[in-house]
Amino acid sequence: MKILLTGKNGQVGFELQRALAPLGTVHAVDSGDCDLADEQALRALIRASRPDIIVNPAAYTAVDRAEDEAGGRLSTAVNAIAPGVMGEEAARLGAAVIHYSTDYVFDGHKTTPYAETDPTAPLGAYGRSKREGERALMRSTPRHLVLRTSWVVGAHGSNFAKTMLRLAAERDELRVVSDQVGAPTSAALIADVTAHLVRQMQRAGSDPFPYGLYHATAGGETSWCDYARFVIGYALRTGHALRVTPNEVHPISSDQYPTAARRPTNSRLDTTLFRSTFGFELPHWQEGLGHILQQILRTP
Ligand SMILES: NC(=O)C1=CN([C@@H]2O[C@H](COP(=O)(O)OP(=O)(O)OC[C@H]3O[C@@H](n4cnc5c(N)ncnc54)[C@H](OP(=O)(O)O)[C@@H]3O)[C@@H](O)[C@H]2O)C=CC1
Ligand SMILES: Cc1cn([C@H]2C[C@H](O)[C@@H](COP(=O)(O)OP(=O)(O)O[C@H]3O[C@@H](C)C(=O)[C@@H](O)[C@H]3O)O2)c(=O)[nH]c1=O
Ligand SMILES: [Mg+2]
Repeated sequence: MKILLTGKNGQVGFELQRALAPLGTVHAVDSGDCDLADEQALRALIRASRPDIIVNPAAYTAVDRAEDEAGGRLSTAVNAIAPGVMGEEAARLGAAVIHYSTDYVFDGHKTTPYAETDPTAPLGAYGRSKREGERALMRSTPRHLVLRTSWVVGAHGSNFAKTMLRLAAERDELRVVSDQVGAPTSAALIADVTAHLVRQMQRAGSDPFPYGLYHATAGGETSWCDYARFVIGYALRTGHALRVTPNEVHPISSDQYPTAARRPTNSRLDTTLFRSTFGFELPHWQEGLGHILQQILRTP
């Protein structure tokens, strides 16, 4: 089995290199090997590589920068257009595509967790580009798996937990929004879920496989503020010096933290369909986080 993996140095891509290695020959690329904004280069890569499965965690993930002109162009090319190109090329080869999307395709106005059937209504350019990418891939080939996840955190790459640890070492107090709720999801969990799906695909062979769009996040929920407190509390308990204690992380409303892109207040995704279809348990968000924080805090 040949697997083409994009974004190998991103949070999820890095973990996928490890998780996919036992399942076949992995051809892992980064933006230096192939710029996904270059459609012809992307087509050439796939035609030369001839994969059985394309796994695509590469994305333009700078949510605020996506609002300006250059960021908007890039997020459109990488997030909205490239997934459709992958789908077209995969269809020609008889390959499948596993792709990732986000809670930011929703506006967050719903009061309960979002199901796959709920209408999307992104608040910003990043969310719009991700929604277009889902659609382009789903139109281009029936052999797609789109996994919508949220608040990704890994030891490798940048994320909110690392930002909080850095700020808590520099400042005397932090102000963090408490009216946006979701589930921090570890990059390793997403990679493990993906490997499990690839194995199920391999086992299915030419039998039908439940391709489609699924919500896959860690269990439980929290706000960015309580998440920051958890991260800082963990670091202090394990003997790391910070200037801020969890009590000095002050809850604020989204209005008090203006950003170029608005974020959904409700980022919760309902994972019932994913769990019942694939028989995979999704552990509570705090479970994956301890291990990641240990790794982050070990690195000077
Ligand atoms: N981060 C999060 O909180 C969330 C992420 N997601 C989705 O999950 C997936 C994985 O995200 P995550 O691992 O956090 O993302 P990262 O930002 O950590 O990594 C993205 C990777 O994409 C690559 N990339 C960006 N632009 C290009 C380009 N033009 N050509 C080739 N490669 C490019 C980057 O490579 P390079 O560094 O070389 O530019 C980088 O390695 C994405 O689809 C994202 O939308 C969903 C929900 C939450
Ligand atoms: C740094 C900081 C952020 N915040 C707020 C801003 C924002 O509402 C929230 C999270 O901040 P970030 O900018 O780190 O998170 P953001 O980049 O919006 O994270 C998102 O990334 C994309 C790729 C996704 O797909 C989403 O699932 C989600 O993980 O915290 C504070 O309130 N105080 C602070 O000091
Ligand atoms: Mg960010």
